[in-house]
Amino acid sequence: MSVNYTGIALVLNCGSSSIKYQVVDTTQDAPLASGLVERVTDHNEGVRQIIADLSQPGSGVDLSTLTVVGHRVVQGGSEFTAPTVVTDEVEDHIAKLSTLAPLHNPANLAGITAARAAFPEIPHVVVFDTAFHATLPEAAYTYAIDRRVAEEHGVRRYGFHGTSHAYVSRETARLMGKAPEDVNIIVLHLGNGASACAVQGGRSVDTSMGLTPLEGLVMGTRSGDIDPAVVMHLGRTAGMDVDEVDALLNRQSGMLGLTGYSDMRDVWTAADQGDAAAKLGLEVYGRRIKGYIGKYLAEMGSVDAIVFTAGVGENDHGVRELATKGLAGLGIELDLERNDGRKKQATLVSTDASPVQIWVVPTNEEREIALQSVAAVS
Ligand SMILES: Nc1ncnc2c1ncn2[C@@H]1O[C@H](COP(=O)(O)OP(=O)(O)O)[C@@H](O)[C@H]1O
Ligand SMILES: CC(=O)OP(=O)(O)O
Ligand SMILES: [Mg+2]
Repeated sequence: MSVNYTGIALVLNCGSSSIKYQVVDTTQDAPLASGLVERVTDHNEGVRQIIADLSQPGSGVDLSTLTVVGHRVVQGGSEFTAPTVVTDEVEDHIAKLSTLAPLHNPANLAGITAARAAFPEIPHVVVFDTAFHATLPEAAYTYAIDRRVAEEHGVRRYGFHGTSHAYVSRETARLMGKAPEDVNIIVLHLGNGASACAVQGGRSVDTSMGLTPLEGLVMGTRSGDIDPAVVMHLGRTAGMDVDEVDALLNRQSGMLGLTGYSDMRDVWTAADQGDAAAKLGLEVYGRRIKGYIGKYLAEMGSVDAIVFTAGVGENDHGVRELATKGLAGLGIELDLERNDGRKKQATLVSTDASPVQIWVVPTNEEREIALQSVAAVS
């Protein structure tokens, strides 16, 4: 979305364990204020603290000038496919969708409740991770299970990180000097949660997360793809109930389960010291990403760019190398020198001869939410 509407938005991105926030004047490139509160246990308290800090003289913002408060909500189900002004009914609906994003929707909701109490006179808008994936073809979102069961219980793929995939793919097209309609892009959003997205002509046509943000890539604490029979097997042989398996796959798996560390910096430190589990974990992580690159290349028929983004994608040159190693035969050739180091700004990291460009493009979910929220109330 280009800047068609002007206004000032406070954006809250309440994650499972952190709150990211920005105050954005849509006419300016840089935010008026931004910050990150980590290790949040009480989101209500966290949001109140952020608002108190921003209210201090010298914070650089005047909260009385806010046009809108924008909120990230992870799961919008089939109902919400566009930015939506918050009402009590909308809040109830987001609460009902919590089973389909158990680490996220409750935190998102706590932030909304706290912010509505602080700013009752200002419109609040929710922007859903799932919305960008509303364009998924039916064949991409349908699981091969009994149709009646699937329909009755809303079992289908939704996809997440859509705000990031939308922002990053559009930004990449711009950097390539192309219209979004004219390029096919694979976005690899590798943060604590991680997902891949096939963006064909500006539209999401496939993505690796599914009914919930558990499917797909290996993540900080989530398994990503496994044989669903693992769940039954653990029920029958380990005597684990559904909630125990849920906790195992969402909170104790992924890099944490494989290596003992969920943060990629710790995993590399261990691997560099010769830790075999850490080395294997990195191989599993990279191999899974490669699998999705191949899948989306095959599905779209041709790809113009592969883009790394989010905490791991932007900062971890070793992961970018693992994920693209040996793909020269597919026209994907990383330039090791260009790739080296952390990337604070958009950087081309492929060789000049590589038919598929490889980019690192920092994501900015908060700015995208600000633009969409201001547009929604204009
Ligand atoms: N310098 C770095 N090198 C490697 N990985 C990093 C670095 N900085 C951050 N990360 C990774 O990024 C993750 C956080 O990514 P982020 O996109 O902020 O996730 P989330 O939004 O899910 O909290 C950390 O858990 C860590 O694994
Ligand atoms: C949807 C999701 O996994 O989000 P995050 O990466 O912020 O945990
Ligand atoms: Mg994130």
